[in-house]
Amino acid sequence: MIGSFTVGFLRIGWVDVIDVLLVTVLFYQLYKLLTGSVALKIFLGFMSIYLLYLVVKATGMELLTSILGQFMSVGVLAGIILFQQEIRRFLLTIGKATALDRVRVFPWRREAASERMNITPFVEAAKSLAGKQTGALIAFAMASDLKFFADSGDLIDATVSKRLLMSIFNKTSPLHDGAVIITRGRIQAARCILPVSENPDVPASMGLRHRAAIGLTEVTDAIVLVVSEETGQISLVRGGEVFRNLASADLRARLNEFLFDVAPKPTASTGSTAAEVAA
Ligand SMILES: Nc1ncnc2c1ncn2[C@@H]1O[C@H](COP(=O)(O)OP(=O)(O)OP(=O)(O)O)[C@@H](O)[C@H]1O
Repeated sequence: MIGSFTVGFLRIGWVDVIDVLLVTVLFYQLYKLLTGSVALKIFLGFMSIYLLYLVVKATGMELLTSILGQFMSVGVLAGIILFQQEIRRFLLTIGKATALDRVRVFPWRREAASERMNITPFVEAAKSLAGKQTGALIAFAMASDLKFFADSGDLIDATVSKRLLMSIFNKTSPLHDGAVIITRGRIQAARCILPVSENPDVPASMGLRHRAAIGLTEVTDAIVLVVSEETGQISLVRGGEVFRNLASADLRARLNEFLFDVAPKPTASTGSTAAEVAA
């Protein structure tokens, strides 16, 4: 084999090295995704049975091989059903990591600075809502389509304004419960139900609203703005990470960074923010 070398009795080619490297990356990503969840234990159990299957097959134990073989063929299907959420997240991670995602032109990122969605209504509404201890949950769609979640609420399709955001989250409004979804600079829907994170590392101080924000960013690349009803704190969530206690200037800087890839100015104070939950 061209470009191969020998270690003891093993002849190793470059393809084998690349193969092992890719499998290592694949397993590392799987481990990162599953760590902290009950799925990791199921996965380890499944891998142990698979290893046992390989050993009994290599040693020629036919009866055990056929029993474990049956289990393996059903196990793959069972695994797909059991790990639905994790497989979704895994494929999304791969999708996010590819250069294609960067090349793919986000409608907002493609626009010239003058045509970008105006984030001032969000910053001002968040500030006013926080001042009144009124909770809010606003999800910004990026590359992932949030239609599935938008369909769980009431479709609105309206121009963004501070007044409209304030009226939606007003505690007496029939639309205030659940999340608002922003797509291509418009309020697509309100009263939407988001997936709640099952990450055990989410601090107990965070209620369901924050868990829903974290949950959505775990399964999509959405950016979520949260105003806590209890503390009036403003947070942004991206990829499962919570940037807490943002002042208006910090919120503006982070929104510009996360939505439009605009690097925060060195003068912008982001010191008070803290990324709390690792993705
Ligand atoms: N899965 C969800 N999807 C969308 N919105 C949700 C979801 N779960 C909760 N919410 C919103 O959060 C509101 C408050 O929930 P909860 O009382 O648990 O939060 P909280 O204790 O005020 O938490 P936080 O401090 O995170 O604001 C709900 O009334 C609802 O509007």
